[in-house]
Formats: sequence, C-alpha cells, structure tokens
Amino acid sequence: MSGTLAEKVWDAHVVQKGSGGAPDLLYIDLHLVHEVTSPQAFEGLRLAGRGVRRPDLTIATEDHNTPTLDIDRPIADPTSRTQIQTLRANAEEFGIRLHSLGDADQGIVHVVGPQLGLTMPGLTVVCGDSHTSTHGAFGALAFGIGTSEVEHVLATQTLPLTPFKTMAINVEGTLKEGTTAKDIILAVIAKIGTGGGQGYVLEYRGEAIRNLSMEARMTICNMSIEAGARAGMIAPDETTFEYIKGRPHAPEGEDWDAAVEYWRSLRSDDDAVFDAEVTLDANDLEPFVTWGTNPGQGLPLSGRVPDPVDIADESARRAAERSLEYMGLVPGTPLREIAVDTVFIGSCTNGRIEDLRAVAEVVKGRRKAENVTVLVVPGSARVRLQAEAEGLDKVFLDFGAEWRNAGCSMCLGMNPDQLRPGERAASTSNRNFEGRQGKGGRTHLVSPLVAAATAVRGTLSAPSDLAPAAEPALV
Ligand SMILES: CC(C)[C@H](C(=O)O)[C@@H](O)C(=O)O
Ligand code: SF4
Repeated sequence: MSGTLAEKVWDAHVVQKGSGGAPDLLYIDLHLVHEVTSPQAFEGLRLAGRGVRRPDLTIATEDHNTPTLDIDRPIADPTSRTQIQTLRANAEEFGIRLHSLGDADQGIVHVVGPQLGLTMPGLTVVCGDSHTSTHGAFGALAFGIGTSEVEHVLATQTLPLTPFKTMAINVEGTLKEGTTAKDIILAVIAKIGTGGGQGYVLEYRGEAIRNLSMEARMTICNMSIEAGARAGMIAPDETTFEYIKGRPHAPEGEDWDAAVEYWRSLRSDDDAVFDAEVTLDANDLEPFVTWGTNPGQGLPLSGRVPDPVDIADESARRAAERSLEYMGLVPGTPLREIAVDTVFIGSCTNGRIEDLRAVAEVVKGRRKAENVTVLVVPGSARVRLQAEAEGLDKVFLDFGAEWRNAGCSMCLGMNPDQLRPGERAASTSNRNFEGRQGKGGRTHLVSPLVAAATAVRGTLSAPSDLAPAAEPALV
C-alpha cells in the first residue's frame, strides 16, 4: 500500500493498534531530556516506585538554564541552579546519561542529538520540548511532548497517540544568493499562519529542500511547530547519510549498509495522498524578517511595517495593532530602517557550525555598529570547539561581538542573557512572542546572514546592503 513518509514511520512503530477511535500505542526509539520539563516526570516515577524502562534510549543534557559566562562557577540564579541540580540528581538516580555543563557534548538538546548521530531516519524521537520537530530533518518522526507524557515514555518507552494528518510543503526552484532555509520557513509560516499546520505533520519536499544541507534542513523542521504543526519531516537522502556517517552513534560496517538500505525506503510514495498540500517557489523568496509578535507576522526585508487598516480580517487586524504597539513600530516604516540594540546569534534554529560560519563570512574584517550588543552563542559545546578550531571566535571578537558558552541563552532568557524592557533585537531564534527574550524585549526573527549584516549596520539589513569589507587603498 502506498503511503507518506510520516505514515511509514508511524506504521513501523505501532505496538498496539487502537480500535474504535482509541489511540495507537507507539514505540519510542529515542527520548531526549532537559532540565525544564523532566523534574515532575521523574518525581512521578519515584512516587509510583517505577524505574526508567530503557535508560539506554534516554539521554539528557543541560541547556535552558545554563549560564553562558563563568560556567566554571556555581550557577548564581537559584531557580536555574535548582533545575540543573535536580536533573543531575535524577540522572544519577535513574541511571541516565547526562551531558552537564562543562562536558564537550553539552548543549541544546536539538543540537546534541544529531551531532552525536543519535538522530537517524525512521526513528520515533520525543522530548519534552516543542522544537523536537528539528529531528524530523533526518526523516525521523519527532515531536514535543508534555511532562506527563515524558513520564509515560520514561516508564514504558511507548506513547499512546492518535494519528496526525499529513501536509506536503513543496518548495520548488532555487534560492537566490543571500536567501536561506530560515527565509523559506519564515515565508511558509507567513503563508499558512501560526495555526495553519495544526494537527499535521508537515513534509518539506521539492528541489529547494533537496539542495539544502542537513543543518539548513534542521532549521526548517525546527520551526514547524511555529506553524502549529505536530512535526516536520524531510525524506532522507545522500545528504542525510553523509551527515550521519562516522558520528559516535552511527551504525558501522554491515549494520551501516543495512541501515542505509532501509533508510532509502523512507520516502512518500509517488501516489501517496496528503491531507493538504502547499507550494512555494524558492526563486521568489527574499530575506525575511518578522515585524510582529508571532512568527507568522513576517515580510521580505525590502517591505515596510504593515498598516493594520489595510488588513481586512478583523482578528488579524487587531493582532497586528497589538503587535505594533508592543513592538513600538510605526506603519509604513521601511523594515530596513528599524534600528536594533542587540543581535543574538544562536538557538536550536540557527546555532550550528554552518550558521556561525555564515555569520563569520559576513563580519570578517568589519566592526559592529556602535551601541549594538552582539551575542554569539554556539548551540553546543562541540559547535563552540569546532568554531574555535576554525578561528571563528577570533573573527567574532575582532568584530566586537561576545563569544559565549553553549545553551539556549537569549532565545528565551531563562538564564541571565535577556533583553531589557523596550530593547530591540534581531535574533536567529524561532519565537518573537511578547517578553520571550526578556520582559518588554522586542524581537525580530531573522536568518544568520541578516543578523550579521544587521550587526554591521545597526538596522535590519542583508549582506547585499554592506559596502565591501576592505576598501581598496586610494592611490
Ligand atoms: C522550555 C521548553 C518547554 C520550551 C519548549 O517546549 O519549546 C522552550 O524550549 C521554548 O523554546 O519555548
Ligand atoms: S534554543 Fe530556544 S527554542 Fe531551542 S530548545 Fe532552547 S529555548 Fe527552546
């Protein structure tokens, strides 16, 4: 029978089929854990006298609450310190592998899994975190779960689930120079809306997707949740296999060959039927930036702050009015004229090595704009080490940026990295909700290239807006 990629992975994991509208019971191959959503789940196990069913399929890392400075000192903030200490105690008690602050494999949970080769095609991957959709870039069925579900998976390695609907997102054509995966996904969300993906698994397909690197594919799948979707997926191909090969947990020898043979079958059949389908032309895309307080409120950088009076739908108009008020923006202002105080480069959306290389390429030989604070926060300690091995840290420091330790950092400001009230940031992260990066802080979501150019000019900009880095000497 023909099926979509999501259906194939689902079917391969059904332990018990639900009848009469009851959910299916699915087997979970990989359970990622962080300090924010796990304490009550472990407490539940403890109260019920249960252990963790498959500690070998469970891995934890510290990310949301970790400081990015002075990581060799005790965590100053008491709440953050307690959360981290609780995770450490739980990991020890339940026999779970944990990558703690200071460990080379510590970092944002969605950066660590792929980096270690734990995330592979055809797996079911869960984590008590909405951006678990990131792992779908490998052709895994990966989604965020709530704390009670975390407890269920810890106890049984299974999860009762009702099948999702499927939506194909076809991105045809070729991206123009300066336009990236981040612009694709911001354009997709602007098109289908922050509720457009509700109840669906999105499968990204088409020429533009096939031509993306694994890290760029992760950026796209990461933000599926911002369209309201349960998960995002991309069928695995040679790019995927190449990325996984040789990583610490990748299969080897005959196991590798068998795995790749299976992985090749993980694609939607030509006659598979999706519940919905959306098509976008990559040739039409430009760098995208958000102007509002949800990730769907985005426009090409060449545009202007929208005027709510032009919005016909009443609830969208009200939302725009409220967003503009919070964001302190005047309708009609060219987006390129919006000045920022901070540029944040990092997060599970754009905190990987390719993102840092892209930023370094733009800022090399330049100085940041005065009055702009630039934070570069690698997604994991390994990304940091890799960047330093390539000399990128030096490029960032010469530019005037701060080079920090790994973690979620200013993506959501659970650690000291926060905007102050009224401060405005260009951020490579995924959410621009009110107060997301600090109380009263204002966020514009952008790609790493736009973040870098914005750090140079001080207003929202693309690399094509910059004068050449080193002017030839006049004679
Ligand atoms: C803290 C965590 C539960 C949350 C999530 O689920 O996504 C966070 O990672 C975020 O990005 O808002
Ligand atoms: S980097 Fe941001 S989006 Fe990703 S897990 Fe951390 S807080 Fe959530």
